[in-house]
Amino acid sequence: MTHDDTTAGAVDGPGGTPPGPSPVRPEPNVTPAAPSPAADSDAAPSPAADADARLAPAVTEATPPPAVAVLPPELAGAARTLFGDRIELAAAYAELLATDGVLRGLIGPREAPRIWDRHLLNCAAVAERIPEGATVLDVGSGAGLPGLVLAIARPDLTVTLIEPLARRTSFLIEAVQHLGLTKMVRVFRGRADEAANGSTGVGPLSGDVVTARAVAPLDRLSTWCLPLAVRGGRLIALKGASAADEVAEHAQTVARLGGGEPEVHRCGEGVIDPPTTVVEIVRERMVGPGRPKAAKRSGGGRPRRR
Ligand SMILES: C[S@@+](CC[C@H](N)C(=O)[O-])C[C@H]1O[C@@H](n2cnc3c(N)ncnc32)[C@H](O)[C@@H]1O
Repeated sequence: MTHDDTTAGAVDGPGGTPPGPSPVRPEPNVTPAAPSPAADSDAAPSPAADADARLAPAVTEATPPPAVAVLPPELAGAARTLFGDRIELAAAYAELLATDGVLRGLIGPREAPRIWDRHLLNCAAVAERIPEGATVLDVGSGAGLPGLVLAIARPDLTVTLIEPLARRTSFLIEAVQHLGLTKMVRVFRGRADEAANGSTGVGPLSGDVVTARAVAPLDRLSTWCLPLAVRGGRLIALKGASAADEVAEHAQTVARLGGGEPEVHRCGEGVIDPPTTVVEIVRERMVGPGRPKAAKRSGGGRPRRR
């Protein structure tokens, strides 16, 4: 099957690329695509592409074979607490990340032994902040973190994974199928702003909760993510030690975007060590996109020519 990697929002179906972009994918119709080395290089250069280059070390002959992500015995209790009877599904995803995810350059080979603590448990802990039955949009999912983990831990959620890079969305589509999550998880190929304004022909999308991990500083993240939240909905940004500093630095921008006072919470306390730190921002007011500045007027009152 060919895969149209150049069109943001294009969907692969059994018959090839359907006319017109339709990035929210009803997964049962998606045929797994072989990763194309040219996929991301076809896309326009973007900060996302830069991030991809940083996250995706070239797989060379020297790259060690991927390790299978065995759940370390000391983390078994936490994993059972956070995933409950979905722990086998979590294990299947961990293995997919440690094998295919590494081979396809979505996570570094050194991450494989740390998949449970640094990725799965760290992300699953955030589920405690998400209301029952919520619709969740995960911005910049990458290989599915935290969105796919939340879908595994919480079968009551409906999750959309928002990711602009083709190589990553191919992996996500296949992972969702492999894990049997096609009814509750969709993959949107495009940027957060495209998801919010519907410019790819799908949407606009919105959800009760917008999650993001390792995507951007809080001001940029709020610009991208708050428009995706319903009024009264919230952004939950997974942040590390920088959380309090980012809140102090960007609170004014957040307020200008219609967000409430950012709050810092620690998730998974008493279950994982360290707990996951999140910044939570409620979308209190609906603020539209800023108006472009009016052209300066010359003496004659006409807009000045550039
Ligand atoms: C460093 S990765 C983090 C991936 C994942 N969230 C994780 O924690 O492993 C950042 C991701 O954000 C995506 N991204 C960058 N800009 C974006 C935007 N404007 N909208 C949506 N995703 C974006 C990139 O393509 C990349 O997959």
